[in-house]
Amino acid sequence: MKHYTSINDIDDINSWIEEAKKLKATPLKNIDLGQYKTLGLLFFNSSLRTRLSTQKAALNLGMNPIVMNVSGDAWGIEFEDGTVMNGTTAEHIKEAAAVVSQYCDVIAVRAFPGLTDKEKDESEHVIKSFVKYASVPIVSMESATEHPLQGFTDALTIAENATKKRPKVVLSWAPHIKALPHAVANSFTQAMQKMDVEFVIANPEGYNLSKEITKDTKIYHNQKEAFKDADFVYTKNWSSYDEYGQVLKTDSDWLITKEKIGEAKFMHCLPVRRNVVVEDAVLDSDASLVIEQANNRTFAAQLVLKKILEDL
Ligand SMILES: NCCC[C@H](NC(=O)CCC(=O)O)C(=O)O
Ligand SMILES: NC(=O)OP(=O)(O)O
Repeated sequence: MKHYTSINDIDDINSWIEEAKKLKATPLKNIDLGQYKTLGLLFFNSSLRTRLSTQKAALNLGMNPIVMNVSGDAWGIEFEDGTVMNGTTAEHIKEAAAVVSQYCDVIAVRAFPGLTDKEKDESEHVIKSFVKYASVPIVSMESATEHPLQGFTDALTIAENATKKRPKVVLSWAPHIKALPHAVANSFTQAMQKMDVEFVIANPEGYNLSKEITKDTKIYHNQKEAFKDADFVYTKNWSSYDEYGQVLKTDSDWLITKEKIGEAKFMHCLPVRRNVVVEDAVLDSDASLVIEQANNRTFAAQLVLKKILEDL
């Protein structure tokens, strides 16, 4: 594999899941594969899980990870072509990506959307500029519209925890005080569409994700109806897509509670705000898979890096 920037880069999700399970069982089996190879991790935004699990994955493959917080620590990078750079940016992505490519065999990038300009966010100009101007493979650690390492992690976690052949999986919007990206919900949706599950989405009116992502997935505006007979409730807040980047609703009637999810397992990518998104009783119960999900981030990243290393 050359780059990993989307769930669409997965050719066969079921075989990826089987391979990831094997890596999880023997994580150090390929410790020689990445010897003398460097993984550069560039963060334009905060992270706990992605930052640590991707480094852990690299170490399990014998790679050397080097990490940089781009925002704040590096020079401001210009992404527009032909600009007179007399503002806040000090170097162009053309130079920055070419330079970092000399230090790293693989570059991983995290860059969230601005959530003010839909067209700009959907152009994925940051991650696509790295793909264009770097001479090495690029891995997305969450871009403007996708979080494919998370999406594959979630597919793996569902496969491991399913107790029936075709479980019912609900992606439910939940409240938040801030405007959050669509990336996690988009990649989760794309991953579920590739799996043999009954997948539905629950969100309030005004919060439908992009039709390009949801396609013919059933969308409920009634959470209770959607949760009926659910095996997994995957929760995430996102800002409005139609009224782009707006927070239309902050009241607690979509809060995830123990009573609402019933027998279902609870999933969230983390970080999660307790008692805003989901009540303590869910996170503190056996129904919660969130810690297991975070553990699987290592093996999702390890599989992606392994496939890239094998094709270097
Ligand atoms: N990496 C997983 C989620 C990252 C981000 N969450 C956040 O920004 C939460 C921030 C807060 O709760 O203040 C998101 O929604 O895409
Ligand atoms: N789930 C996830 O991507 O977590 P971080 O934002 O902490 O990396």
